[in-house]
Amino acid sequence: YHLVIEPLYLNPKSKIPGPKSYALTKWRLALEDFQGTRTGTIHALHQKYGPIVRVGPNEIHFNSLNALRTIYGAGSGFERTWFYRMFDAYGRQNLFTFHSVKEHSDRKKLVANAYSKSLMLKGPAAAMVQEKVSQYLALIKEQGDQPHEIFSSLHYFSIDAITQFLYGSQGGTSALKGDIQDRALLNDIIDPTRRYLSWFAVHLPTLTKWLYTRQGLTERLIRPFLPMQKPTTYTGIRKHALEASQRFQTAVEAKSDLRTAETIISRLWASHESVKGSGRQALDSLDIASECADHLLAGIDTTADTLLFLIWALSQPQNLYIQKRLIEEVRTIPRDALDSGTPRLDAIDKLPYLHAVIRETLRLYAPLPASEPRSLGADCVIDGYKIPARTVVNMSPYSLHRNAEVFEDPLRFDPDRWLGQTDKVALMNRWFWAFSSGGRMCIGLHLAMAEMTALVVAVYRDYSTSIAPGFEDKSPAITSRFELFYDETVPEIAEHTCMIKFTKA
Ligand code: HEM
Repeated sequence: YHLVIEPLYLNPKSKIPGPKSYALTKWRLALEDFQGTRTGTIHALHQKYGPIVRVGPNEIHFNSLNALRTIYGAGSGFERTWFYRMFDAYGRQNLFTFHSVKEHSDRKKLVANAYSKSLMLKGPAAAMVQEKVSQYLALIKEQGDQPHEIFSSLHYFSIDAITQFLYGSQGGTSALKGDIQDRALLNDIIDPTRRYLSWFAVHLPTLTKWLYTRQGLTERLIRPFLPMQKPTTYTGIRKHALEASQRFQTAVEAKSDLRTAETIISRLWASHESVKGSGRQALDSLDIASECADHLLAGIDTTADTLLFLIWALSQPQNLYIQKRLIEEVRTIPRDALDSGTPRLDAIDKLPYLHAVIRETLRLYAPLPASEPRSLGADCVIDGYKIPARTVVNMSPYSLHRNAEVFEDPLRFDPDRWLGQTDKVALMNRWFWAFSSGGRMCIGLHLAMAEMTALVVAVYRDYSTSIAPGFEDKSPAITSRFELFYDETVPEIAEHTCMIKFTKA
């Protein structure tokens, strides 16, 4: 009764379309996760069953605008699920992992202003982004005529930018300038076994915790069976983040003027000091370290992977007309919009073709393409179906962005589809979801856009790009959670590597 009849016939969710094997056991979807095929399989299920599909005994996947508004609209009341707790750092929750709307909004108030668009276009953050872009150009110049591996160099760019933004002098990295230790922080990102570790952390959290906390003889005995050998993903980055936070604390306690610096850590520290002794609960040093580490992890792969696909897509022979048009646009930027050769962010904020190219990259190659699980503490109705309290509901940028009724020829890279102010463009904008939406939307959106616009403009003002010989039929591939994502129309994949030839204008 409990294993078959109730879930398949009596449960209110049994009316929702979907394959019976998925409705019976959560391990059916977990198998897709293990094989790294979850997001594509769910997309295929949507194509077969429509915009609402039951993908587990207690899990539903949606693909409609109505569901998007209901679940992810501002003030919807839906909360992030336990899935996100794997992003806790040092045992503390943070913006990414809070479930409750109240805890999340209290924390968000402390930092939201620092991520506002106006601060990204002018002032210290904008100057920092421009400086990192100049360093990126210097790296390409150093390479001369040789093909350049952009998966790594774009990660150097994104880690240097986000660490400088978060920690300033106390934790800013110098990977672009060649610092070996800072570059090594990125090593565990390219280890393919990190995907198995994510799978274990999500589906067998207690066992995973047990496996990684053993010591002595037990540790040696179980070592060969670990999903990922130590150091595991982000160990180095988390250590760097903790040390940066500790350095910051020591410096402010020694009365340095760092507390007034325009960094995220100084803002969090200011809040810690302002409530000290007031009876209200202050953030302690681990809360601050966890919050910063979370932004650091959120800000590396996302921006770097988007730029990777953008440059790769523009370098494809069939897309050279797009590159040419972008080059024409970025080379019209007047000289007085440049600071030491790098375009000022406020001067490039409104270039229509540049924005169409970035938007199309985020549509087709969203760096976080998979489901974003949420749940609500009360029953509700979505798309005409009753959804019992605490059902896990999901939507994904991958499926939203591939709806052929909204995006004509969805697998084609076509920035032109975003041009103009037609009803069609307005509809596509409503389906565009690379940064999520509502209260849990990406806080780093404007920082990411600043980094991406500045780098793309600077590169294509000075260079044109093409695929390096030997890499013509290979798509770059990026890791997101337990999956590898790549351009599915290209015959082969080159995991975490992309060779591009930069030709000076
Ligand atoms: C192209 C670049 C980026 C994309 C596409 C992106 C996308 C996203 C998405 C989809 C989410 C929601 C995830 C979910 O609910 O499962 C998110 C959340 C978040 N992102 Fe980004 N992100 C980008 C860059 C950044 C950067 C540079 C930062 C730097 C701080 C950042 C910080 C965050 C944080 C802290 C959250 C959690 C926000 C909250 O829960 O209030 N992101 N991002």
